Amino acid sequence: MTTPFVHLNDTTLRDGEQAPGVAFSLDEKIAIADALSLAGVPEIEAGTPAMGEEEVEAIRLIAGLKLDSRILAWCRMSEADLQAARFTGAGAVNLSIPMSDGMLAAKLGIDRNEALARIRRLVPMALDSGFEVAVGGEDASRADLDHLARVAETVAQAGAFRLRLADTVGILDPFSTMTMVERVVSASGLAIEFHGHDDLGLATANSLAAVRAGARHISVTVGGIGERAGNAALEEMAVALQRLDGIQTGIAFKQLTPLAERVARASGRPVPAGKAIVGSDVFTHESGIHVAALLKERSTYEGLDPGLLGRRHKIVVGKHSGRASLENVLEARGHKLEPAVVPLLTMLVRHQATIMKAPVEPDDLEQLLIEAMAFLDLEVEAATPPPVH
Ligand SMILES: CC(=O)SCCNC(=O)CCNC(=O)[C@H](O)C(C)(C)COP(=O)(O)OP(=O)(O)OC[C@H]1O[C@@H](n2cnc3c(N)ncnc32)[C@H](O)[C@@H]1OP(=O)(O)O
Ligand SMILES: O=C(O)CCC(=O)C(=O)O
Repeated sequence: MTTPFVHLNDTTLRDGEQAPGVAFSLDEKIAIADALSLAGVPEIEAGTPAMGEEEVEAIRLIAGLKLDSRILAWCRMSEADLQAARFTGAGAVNLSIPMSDGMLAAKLGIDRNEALARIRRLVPMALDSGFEVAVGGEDASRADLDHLARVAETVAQAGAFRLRLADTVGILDPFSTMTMVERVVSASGLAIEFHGHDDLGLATANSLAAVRAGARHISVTVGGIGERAGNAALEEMAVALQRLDGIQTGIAFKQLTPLAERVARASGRPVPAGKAIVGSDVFTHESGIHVAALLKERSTYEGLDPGLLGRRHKIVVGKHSGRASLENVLEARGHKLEPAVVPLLTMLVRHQATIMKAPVEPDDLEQLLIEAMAFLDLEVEAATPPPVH
């Protein structure tokens, strides 16, 4: 049996850059594309040629790197956008057209039949220009399911290799995502991509549901940056697919943290400390109950092995520390922790952590121990040194 594989299409350089205020320079775009490819991302949506010469040049330079990843240019389903894409050197285009009646009417003043006619006209035109062609179904989550099924048939007949179902305004949950994707997958043999938005904090969950419903391509961005609340995060999808469903994506997990930091610098959006997979604190433990158990058996409070990400777990002392935690740090520094001093030392630690709004560093903990012992008129004792082998 072959190992199941899901193809991640990274759109950090297109939808990621649509996040308010994010604007990558040419050098940053190239460096991010290079880093994405190094991380094993099979497809990079590199930009929107219709934006003008600079964007075309950025995509052209990225395509010129001859990376292992497919380089795709995002276009509206229009001749003008396709014409701009011809100057990029990208091997693939995504031609986007709304799927919902509301968006077809309000934005373009057309109906479903005209949308199908545009697909029949533009896809072969793009194929004739030598592109691999994918179709972007904008606002699929508010579209009629019968229409989506007809679009999928039309897209397949026109010769495109994939249809993207976009939850453009982020209104799906995992159940409604499955209903939509299952319907379209069963209507055609076409490869389906799901493109989630995180307005309800469900982009990754919805993308996982899409995979369970048969989508084999998922749009992601590094750190989940993107329009409004952003997209499904590359790092979350890659790790969750493997951890939960045993699905491979070809992503080198150890590249994910440096990649997130690179994109954070270029976007001006620092990685939040608690951001899943790549945040600085997601393998750090402070709570006394957790640390006491972890010191006996890691699996008690460790759901994901940090070594997979090239990281290590860390224990810090802070407001929520208990005896085992203090003892662990102090014994490593050669001190024996007297039971009589634990209540006062714990109180001092809580006080300092609250004032400093930060963990208590080992040097400071040692100092607090000395103060507590002096207050209690006790002598600081050295721990029994570990046996020498
Ligand atoms: C859901 C998404 O993420 S869609 C992708 C969003 N990405 C972007 O907007 C990229 C950045 N955009 C830009 O730089 C500019 O908007 C450009 C260069 C693309 C277009 O700029 P302008 O020509 O000045 O148009 P403007 O931005 O005012 O309006 C967008 C136009 O695209 C049209 N349009 C929108 N979607 C489509 C579509 N799928 N197919 C064809 N035309 C479309 C709109 O109807 C509107 O046309 P109009 O000017 O005739 O009303
Ligand atoms: O039509 C597409 O390619 C999807 C565009 C997009 O980013 C979205 O709808 O959220």
